[in-house]
Amino acid sequence: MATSPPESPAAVKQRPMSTMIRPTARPSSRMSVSSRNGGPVGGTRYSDEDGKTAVKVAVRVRPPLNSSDPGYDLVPQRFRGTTCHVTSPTSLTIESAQGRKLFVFDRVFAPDVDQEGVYSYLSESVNSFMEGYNVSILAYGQSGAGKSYTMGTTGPAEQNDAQIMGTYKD
Ligand SMILES: Nc1ncnc2c1ncn2[C@@H]1O[C@H](COP(=O)(O)OP(=O)(O)OP(=O)(O)O)[C@@H](O)[C@H]1O
Repeated sequence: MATSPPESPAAVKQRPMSTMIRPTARPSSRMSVSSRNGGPVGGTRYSDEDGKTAVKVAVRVRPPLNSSDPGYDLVPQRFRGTTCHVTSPTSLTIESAQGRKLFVFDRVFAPDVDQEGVYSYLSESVNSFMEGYNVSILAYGQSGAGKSYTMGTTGPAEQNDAQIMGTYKD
């Protein structure tokens, strides 16, 4: 039996720009610039300010683990001398024996950014979802990187709150 497709949300007059414009090519914001001699690193031009895209990549840099912390043994030996530095709200550098590399993303959250800080970046997407648009928020990373913590499903007691990531509040 044929059925008609569901109607668009009645309350919404205009589709948010972020869901309309698709990038035609992979933006260079995902590229890195390396510097083997510890000299100045270059930059790229793309960031949140440059325009709206349908897909955004944000990186949350978690506080470093001490060797006595649970999960430290999951960090591969070859990465233990590698450090990560947040250099701006849209970039970070990775320093290792191989040199220094700069990575630029749509947003980078430094270790001192809390759940509320992360949520404030996501709230526009959550609001679009509440208006009836298709929205996916994915947490990606190696084991122990903080996916569950960031999504509000594990971690300290205050995360077991009805306002996890602010969704209930809004
Ligand atoms: N930003 C953070 N600040 C403080 N602690 C954090 C942060 N992110 C993660 N942690 C802590 O690090 C540990 C591992 O985090 P979490 O369980 O979220 O990792 P995960 O990526 O979900 O791992 P897995 O894929 O193995 O499930 C937890 O004890 C968590 O509380």
